[in-house]
Amino acid sequence: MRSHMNSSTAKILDGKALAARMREEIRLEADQLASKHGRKPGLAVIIVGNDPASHVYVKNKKIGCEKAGIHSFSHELSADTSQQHLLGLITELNNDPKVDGILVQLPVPDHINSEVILEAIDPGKDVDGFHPYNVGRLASRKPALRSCTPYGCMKLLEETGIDLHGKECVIVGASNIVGRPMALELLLVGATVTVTHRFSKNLRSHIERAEIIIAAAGKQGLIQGEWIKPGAIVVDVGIHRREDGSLTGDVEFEEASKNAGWITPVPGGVGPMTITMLLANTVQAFKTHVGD
Ligand SMILES: Nc1nc(=O)c2c([nH]1)NC[C@@H]1CN(c3ccc(C(=O)N[C@@H](CCC(=O)O)C(=O)O)cc3)C=[N+]21
Repeated sequence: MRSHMNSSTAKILDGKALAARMREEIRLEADQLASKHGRKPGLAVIIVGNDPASHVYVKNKKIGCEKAGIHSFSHELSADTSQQHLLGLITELNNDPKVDGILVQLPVPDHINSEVILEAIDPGKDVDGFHPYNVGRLASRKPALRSCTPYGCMKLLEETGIDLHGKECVIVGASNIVGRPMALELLLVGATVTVTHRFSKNLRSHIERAEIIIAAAGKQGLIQGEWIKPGAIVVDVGIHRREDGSLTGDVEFEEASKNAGWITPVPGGVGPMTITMLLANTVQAFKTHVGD
């Protein structure tokens, strides 16, 4: 039927609205846990250097915490902080019973090895879900703390009410923080998964057969709207600033909306869900720590 319609528009997968609903639930649970256990869940956020965009993200995370009944501890370190000093702080936070979650804002300056840092975080406090232990748990179908962006994308997909079993999913981008854990999340629910990356040939041919597209390449407008299969679900993880200051993603939103069944906007799609899942992970970690 769709082929006879040339002005159909996708339904909006509204991450901002879903995030607001979920954060309300998180706050209720955090409040209950705080009265039962005599302390709030706590999240420590470490930022190294003075990248303005990173500071904006960190500020949003702090505001998100406060509103959700989670205590936030922030550690702002200068750009010349040594790796050893940072590791010392992580050890302190690993041993601090008031801290349930630890997040080191990425990227870190070049003289710091992010792998070494991420692996130093106690996996039980790794609310980003980046530690190899947590990635390995997801890979072996026993998820513990899950990476926030892929976890948020799964919540958005659930919102559509569509059964994901056997669905043809194409993930564009194979990063450690989005593409790879996203593939593991989709496998876990029984989808068929293709991951494309910088060496993949003919991206268009993959997109054309996808029922679900996760765009996480970090390239503005990489995915053309006309490639998208009618009715497909499009989740856009990309976030780019145009010259006029407005935000856009990896997908040509206007054109894609004419073909897609569902599509996430940028802003207001995946971004708010990422922070929401960080809050959810912090509450989950708290419950494990207090034995609730
Ligand atoms: N250890 C670590 N964990 C992260 O999760 C992490 C990180 N480092 N480094 C940077 C990226 C980026 N990131 C975003 C989260 C929310 C929005 C978000 O809420 N965006 C709003 C728009 C915000 C705006 O207006 O600028 C939206 O899409 O609607 C964006 C980006 C988390 N990251």
